[in-house]
Amino acid sequence: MATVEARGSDGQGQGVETPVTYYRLEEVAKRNSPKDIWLVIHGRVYDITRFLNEHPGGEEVLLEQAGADASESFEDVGHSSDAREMLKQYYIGDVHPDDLKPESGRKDPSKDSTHKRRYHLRFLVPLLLPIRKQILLRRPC
Ligand code: HEM
Repeated sequence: MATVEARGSDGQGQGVETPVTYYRLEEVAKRNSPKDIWLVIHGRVYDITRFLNEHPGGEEVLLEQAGADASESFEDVGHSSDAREMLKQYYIGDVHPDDLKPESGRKDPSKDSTHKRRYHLRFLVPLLLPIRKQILLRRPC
């Protein structure tokens, strides 16, 4: 079910309260057919039903993402600023705060496995370098 709440600012520094509708991901997931298709991009919910057969990239890719979070695939394509501008006309609300996942840029680095791997390498590389030097020195010419 959707909840309507007032947001503190209109996003233009005017301080005007604008109502925002929050949707649970469970609700979004149900909108996954060509007759009723919603997507989540960066925490915002879009009803793209009327855009489906206008999408320059075709219907197929949108149907694959139907009812789900399409942020990653949207970014992977490298959509133009025109495409980002177009998003506004399909915006219907935000993902409910309880369902929000941290975006990749904001995630805790200590929980990131790549970060952990690099952290360990920082200690291993100085230890391994002298050993490699020894091996190279012992090699016959
Ligand atoms: C409502 C959301 C979306 C809008 C408004 C949108 C809009 C557009 C626009 C305007 C273009 C033309 C190229 C450009 O200006 O960037 C485009 C191309 C494309 N879009 Fe989307 N798009 C959306 C979602 C998606 C999603 C979720 C995918 C998933 C993979 C996708 C895949 C593509 C592909 C593959 C192309 C063709 C790129 C090419 O030919 O180089 N789009 N889209």
